[in-house]
Amino acid sequence: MYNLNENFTELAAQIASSTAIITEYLKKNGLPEPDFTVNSAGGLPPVPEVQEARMNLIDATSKLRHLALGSDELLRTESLLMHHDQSVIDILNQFDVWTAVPHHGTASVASIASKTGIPEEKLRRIFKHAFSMGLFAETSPGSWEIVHTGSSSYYYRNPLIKAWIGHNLEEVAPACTRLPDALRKYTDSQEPAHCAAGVAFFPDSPPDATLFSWFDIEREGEEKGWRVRRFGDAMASLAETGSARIEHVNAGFDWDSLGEATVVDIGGSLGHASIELASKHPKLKCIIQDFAELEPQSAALVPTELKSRVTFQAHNFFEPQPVVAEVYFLKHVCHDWSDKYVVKILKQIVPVMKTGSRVILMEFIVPARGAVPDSVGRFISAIDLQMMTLCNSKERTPEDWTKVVKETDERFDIKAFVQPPGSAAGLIEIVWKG
Ligand SMILES: C[S@@+](CC[C@H](N)C(=O)[O-])C[C@H]1O[C@@H](n2cnc3c(N)ncnc32)[C@H](O)[C@@H]1O
Repeated sequence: MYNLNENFTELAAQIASSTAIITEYLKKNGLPEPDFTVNSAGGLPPVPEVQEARMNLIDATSKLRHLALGSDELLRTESLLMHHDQSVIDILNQFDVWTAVPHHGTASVASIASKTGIPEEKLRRIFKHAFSMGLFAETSPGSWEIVHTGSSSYYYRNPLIKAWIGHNLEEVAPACTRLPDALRKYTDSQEPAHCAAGVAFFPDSPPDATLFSWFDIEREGEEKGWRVRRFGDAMASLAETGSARIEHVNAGFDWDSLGEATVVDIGGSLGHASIELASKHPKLKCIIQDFAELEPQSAALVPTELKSRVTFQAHNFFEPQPVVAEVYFLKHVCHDWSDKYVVKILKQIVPVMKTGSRVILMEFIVPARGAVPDSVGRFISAIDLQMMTLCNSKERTPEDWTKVVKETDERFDIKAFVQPPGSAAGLIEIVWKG
């Protein structure tokens, strides 16, 4: 958290000490220091001492930058830079500049212009701003021979990033510009259409229309369902990274204690959670439930050896749950909905619950302010605003979760809130008392 009295010297000292912890660890373990080149490691080692120092470093450097900009400059500078930073990333993504430059080679700006269709003079100006963000570089200043930096080459390591950027910059960003209008017009409504995305994209729809129903509308000149599929890829991309890595699902609950059991992965998208659970816990069978459009992508993702234990079922979670299972798992589903609708989703499961069966939610559990490093707090507050913007929903504290679960049915007993180490999301174990 910002401490009003923190000053330049203290922040600089925090930066020096955190950097020293990291560089000493790297030296001791014979690892190279990160730099901006394409061959540099994509991240620092995932060991607690390094990650703690890294968080402190991120927090202190952003505060020191704030002070270095100065309070007379901060708002003027940020309100100019933010949207151009965003628009440059959007262009690099939409025009596939990522692959117009070979991963480990060079490309002239003229060749990139001809591959992408961006006029060369405009492309040079876009690149100048991209260079200032550490995305792409010239082999030497003024050569206009372009190479990748580590960050601009990320597409080659994780092509799904294109979907994550596309969803955020083509859908969320334009919706964000309408958030003030949504706040004025709909104040504290709980209806999904009464959000910024509703104002921006589906203003004449009924109040219960959602971003997902808008994704699915057939539009002239567009391939049906492409936005649903891109959203699926964006979620899969998130599941491959750091604190959102899907492996964290294993640490939040003793899955092997279930023995032979069925897990229904409600709103499971392509099924990365089911794949992870089935591959680490051989006695589990997983059924992914989501929109039918996702079935082919999901089938392509499930490894052959897991096909007998990981299956896909088209199911609308506002309709009665058709499967009797030991666990109903909902990962980042409830945060898409206001309380009124979370209650509706969970009520669909009640008729198939048996004594001892469980609902397990994997969701952000909003911590008390100041309880986590600033950068983690910022990530959670950004996701909370993402929910407000796209779905008129929210991220919840433990108290908020307890309230919505108990409102669904008093026979649900919240047994545990577990925050796996290094994971942004926690697991909430809810047992049916019967
Ligand atoms: C935020 S995503 C989470 C996906 C996945 N569980 C994860 O953690 O990556 C929400 C999911 O809910 C699905 N969804 C939305 N409305 C639905 C509905 N009415 N019935 C079934 N699935 C739905 C979406 O297609 C999407 O895959």
